[in-house]
Amino acid sequence: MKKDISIIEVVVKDVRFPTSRFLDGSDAMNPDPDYSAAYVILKTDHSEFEGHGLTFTIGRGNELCTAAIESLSYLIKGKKLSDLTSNMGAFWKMITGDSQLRWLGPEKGVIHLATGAIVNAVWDLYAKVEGKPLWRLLSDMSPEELVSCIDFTYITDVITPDEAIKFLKSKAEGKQERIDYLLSNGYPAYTTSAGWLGYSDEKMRRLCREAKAEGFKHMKIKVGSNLEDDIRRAAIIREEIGDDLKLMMDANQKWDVDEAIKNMEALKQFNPWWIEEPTSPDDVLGHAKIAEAVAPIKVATGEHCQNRVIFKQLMQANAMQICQIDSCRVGGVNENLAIMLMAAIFEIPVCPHAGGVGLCEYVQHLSIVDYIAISGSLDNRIIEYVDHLHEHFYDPVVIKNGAYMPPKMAGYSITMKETSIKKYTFPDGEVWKEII
Ligand SMILES: C[C@H](O)[C@@H](O)[C@@H](O)[C@H](O)C(=O)O
Ligand SMILES: [Mg+2]
Repeated sequence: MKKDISIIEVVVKDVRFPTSRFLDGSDAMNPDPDYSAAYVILKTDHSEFEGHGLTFTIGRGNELCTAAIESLSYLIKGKKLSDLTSNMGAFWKMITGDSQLRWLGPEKGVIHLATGAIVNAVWDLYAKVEGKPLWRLLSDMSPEELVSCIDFTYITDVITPDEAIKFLKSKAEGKQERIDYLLSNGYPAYTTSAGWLGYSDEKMRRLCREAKAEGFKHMKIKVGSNLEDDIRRAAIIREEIGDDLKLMMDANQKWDVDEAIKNMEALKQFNPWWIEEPTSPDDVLGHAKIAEAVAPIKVATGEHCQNRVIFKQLMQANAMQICQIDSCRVGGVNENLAIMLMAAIFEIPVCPHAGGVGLCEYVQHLSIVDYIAISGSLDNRIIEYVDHLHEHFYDPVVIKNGAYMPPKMAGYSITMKETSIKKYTFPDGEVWKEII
């Protein structure tokens, strides 16, 4: 570490964007999301370095997440960064192990979303101090160093630290070629921008054409409204994208298990590649039943999966064929490393959940690390992309030809512009004052 800096203050902001006005982001379960960030800034005794992090919510829940971040902040206030980064696994265990706050989870729900924001902010600070984008910081680590960032508690029945080191070593060959490949070609993306449930058929058609022209080869639509509408919308999209492009469907937890099986029987004529969140995210055996019934259509899930333990079970039960990590639902970078490692062991492709606000900025780093250092593969792997709210970040994602170009700036690409934070702070920012 170049500088030994200390975290002297933790500033928390409630930032919300009124996306529900245009039904951006709408789905069968969430008809009116206001994409929001429970945002945290770690101020240090070197004012040129700040760690930024956020956790994503869709509106009112932001007040709970900001409060939970405040509650956790005592665990890092006054700490030297090097004391945290010298053993990232222990740091993560410390954040998730507070004996009184842990009662709220453990490792799930609001307290875990807050953990994601804090953990990610520390990684952002670490990467900024090292002068590297986060993906580079992680990719430059040896297998031993990478493994030391992971808390293996509750997952050693699938993989132990020693086995993980061995596995990562087996992927070391070709690392530089993979980095070079990504720097020239980027990491493949798919778009959800055309398929929000609240959009009219005309808007969907127009956005489909635009996405195709921009080079996207995969598109996702929302289903789960009523079956007739789902069929009509799927037919429109298929007509627009033709048979060569892949189509994915997302039910956002709307169906019961048997209902999902029945509805997919009706929707399989559109040749979906995957059905996402067909039922409750907690129903491991339900997902397994659906997966068996709808094969060869794959079951994708993860954006509401609480932690590495449930991911592990979904994998063990053949309940998930596509692993959708989320950068903040679980406890940030460390836990996502654990999940990506397990996915690689089970040979399940990781296709992260993104969109929202800042999720694209975040997850590109994780998928890039997955390719460079963990799974070593791009097969059937794509990152979600949604074209909203990128203008609020200093280091917004760069999409070329339907692919994410690796970020170059130091950090985790999540630093929001001060002007945006101010304008969209709830309820006193200019934008909200006008609305309220
Ligand atoms: C409310 C949100 O927009 C969700 O619909 C969204 O995250 C979605 O599940 C997705 O996969 O992009
Ligand atoms: Mg989804």
